[in-house]
Amino acid sequence: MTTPTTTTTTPTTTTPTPLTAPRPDETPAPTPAAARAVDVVKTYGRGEAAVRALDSASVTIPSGRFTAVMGPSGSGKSTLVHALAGLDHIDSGRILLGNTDLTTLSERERTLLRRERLGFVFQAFNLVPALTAAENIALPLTLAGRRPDPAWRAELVDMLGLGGRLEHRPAQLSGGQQQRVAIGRALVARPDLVFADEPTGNLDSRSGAAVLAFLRDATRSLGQTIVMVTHDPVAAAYADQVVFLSDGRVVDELAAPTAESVLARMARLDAPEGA
Ligand SMILES: Nc1ncnc2c1ncn2[C@@H]1O[C@H](COP(=O)(O)OP(=O)(O)OP(=O)(O)O)[C@@H](O)[C@H]1O
Repeated sequence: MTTPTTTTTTPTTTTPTPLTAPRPDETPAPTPAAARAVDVVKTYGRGEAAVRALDSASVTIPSGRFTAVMGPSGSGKSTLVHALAGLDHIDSGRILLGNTDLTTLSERERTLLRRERLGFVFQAFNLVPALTAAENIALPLTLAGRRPDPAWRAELVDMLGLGGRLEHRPAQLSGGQQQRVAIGRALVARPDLVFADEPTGNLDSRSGAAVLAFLRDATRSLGQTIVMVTHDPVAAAYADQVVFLSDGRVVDELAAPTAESVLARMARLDAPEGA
């Protein structure tokens, strides 16, 4: 694997800074940061079996934008997203969600923060089989003891094109419909950030395109911040920006991506040493 020559524009300082402050290399910052990883190190295993999945990884996730995370298999994409979502402990560095430093929170505080401020969309949908589509969508609010705002829920259902399917259980829905229910569930509590891990991995290209278009529209029309891990350059092209990982580091960023430009960057990351 080549050592990429480009570097991320993310600041690597460990000094706390307001997230809305202009970045040193850009004046002013285009949008405030929804989340930041700063010099994050994460190692799995010990001794000779140790794997450094994140090796001083730094990234800024802009608010109200759709960010795709790409990189070769094993480059640390899932580990980075799990760290940003407070799902995993990190060895060192900082994870900031808005102004909250996740590394200072207890397990319980992180669980509450995830429930109240984050949404998740998984490749395998992860819907509750016994609940209807409507109940699955409302689940984050039900768990928090809150009621869905009827107007917001209706808007969401309308946007997702699920109107006629709300009383169906997941087994009675197509994969694309199930994923749209999962997106509804991720958005219903109006989270600060939605993480999507290979959301189109189990879908045919047409259903996948509908899901990606919806994620993009959620950013454009609702101002939703979305971070999506994907292997697919066509999927990444729906995003506003792509961050590229290689060997546990964020090595590049690409704004206004196209499938072709993403593919070209990926080819450089995948190329053998010295190519
Ligand atoms: N639970 C774990 N125990 C040990 N090693 C792990 C664990 N999870 C991930 N790793 C290792 O950490 C590195 C980064 O893994 P990660 O899953 O973050 O990569 P990825 O870029 O998401 O890969 P892929 O595209 O194949 O899903 C890999 O070398 C992987 O083998």
